[in-house]
Amino acid sequence: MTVTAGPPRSRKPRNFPLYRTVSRFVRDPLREIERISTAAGGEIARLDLGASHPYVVTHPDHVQQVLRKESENFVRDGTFWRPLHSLFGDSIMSEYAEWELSKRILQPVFSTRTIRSLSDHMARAINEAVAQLDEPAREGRSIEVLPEMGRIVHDTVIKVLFGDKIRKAEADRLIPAMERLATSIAFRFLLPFVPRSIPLPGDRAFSAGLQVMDETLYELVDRFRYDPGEGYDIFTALCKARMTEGSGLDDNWVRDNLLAMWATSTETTTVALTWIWPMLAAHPDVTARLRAEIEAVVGDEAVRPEHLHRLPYVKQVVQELLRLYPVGWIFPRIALKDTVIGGVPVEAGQTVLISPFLTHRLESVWERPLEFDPERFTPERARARHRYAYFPFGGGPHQCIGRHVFNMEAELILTAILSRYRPEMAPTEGPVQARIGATLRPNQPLHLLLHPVQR
Ligand code: HEM
Repeated sequence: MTVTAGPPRSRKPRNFPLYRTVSRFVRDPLREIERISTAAGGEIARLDLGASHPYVVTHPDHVQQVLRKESENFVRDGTFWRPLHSLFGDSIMSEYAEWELSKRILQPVFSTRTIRSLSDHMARAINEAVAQLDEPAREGRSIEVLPEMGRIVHDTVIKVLFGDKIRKAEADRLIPAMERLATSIAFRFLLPFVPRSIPLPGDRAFSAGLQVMDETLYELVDRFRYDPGEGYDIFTALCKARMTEGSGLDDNWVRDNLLAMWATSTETTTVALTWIWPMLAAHPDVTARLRAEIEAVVGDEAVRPEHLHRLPYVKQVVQELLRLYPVGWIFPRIALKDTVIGGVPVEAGQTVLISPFLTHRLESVWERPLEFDPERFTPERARARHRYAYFPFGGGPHQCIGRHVFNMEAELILTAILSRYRPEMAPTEGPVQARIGATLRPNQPLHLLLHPVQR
């Protein structure tokens, strides 16, 4: 006779009363959440924030359940999505029918065919933008990393994704406004249940940033509404759809999607490329191997897309960078129906927090998780891994639409810089740590001295 154990007994999640350590949480929220995730060791944790009790889900099987297998049950809605909804409205960064419509219209701009056809254009834009570093390099002046990476990324994205339709004066307003939004949103992001009537640090900067963003974006909508021109860029896709799809799509819809695409295509890439330099400075062996590969494949030529498939180590370095610093570090979901994750009942209406930052640092999933080691991404080792052990671009229906653009752009930029210069990092004020905002920016300005490569 066989005895079956019956359905698994439901378990309670481990509870972490964060309100009791509120000062520690406010001082260094990222470290506190990381501490909790490490203590839970891949099991489901529940944060007790007093007014809210979100689940933290980190195990790759559980992440897969939320993002992929039960994606229809776990949606981008609820309190934790509120700060982002106030920015992006009913755009591709929303949910339900509004998301589906925006996705259908923007997807063709990111198809493999379109991206391939734009790749030479992208490489030219990057080589031009990187060449502007020659002047500080020649003069022995150091550069500040984040603004310079931002300049290269903006020049590239405006030309390639926005069809060169944003004028310099407009970019000069959009860039600082976006920066204000990305940093000032931090408290609303962490404490989304605090009503708007209670002021939080960053609120005024956020409103000011949003106002500039709105003025500039509506000006752009005005200019291109009925005459978006031809091409495979974001303006053409959005404005043509507005003309052909009927009354559902108005100026606000175009504005929401322009803002969503501007934010996702610039802030993420700029911040990721900023993290590369402290990583390389701390790992001279990795830098030496990168340089040798780039020297052998690219030499003194301008980097071209055809070079990339012969630069496997450049790819590995970028992948490992996004393991330690997945700039889209947390994304919430709300359950529409009761379900069970890893034996823990999750009731309808509850929030589930998914964080590549936490999963990528789990000891049960990664050996020596805090060490920067691009060898983890040899094709064999990457293939052997759980699909959701590594997910800097999310997964399921909302998986990042720009991941191929990012990979190509980041690999081209890193290669272009290292083929021209030997960067030397200036001393920092204590350890460089990640600071929470819309993305994960470094906690201090970083400076590089660029020594021109002598051949
Ligand atoms: C370091 C670079 C990037 C990272 C780490 C990143 C990360 C992510 C993540 C985690 C998501 C999923 C969000 C969710 O499931 O709620 C996402 C979605 C998205 N990303 Fe990215 N992203 C990056 C670069 C880009 C770029 C360059 C673009 C555009 C050119 C872009 C456009 C988008 C869009 C439009 C979505 C929403 C897709 C949807 O919901 O259907 N991202 N990204």
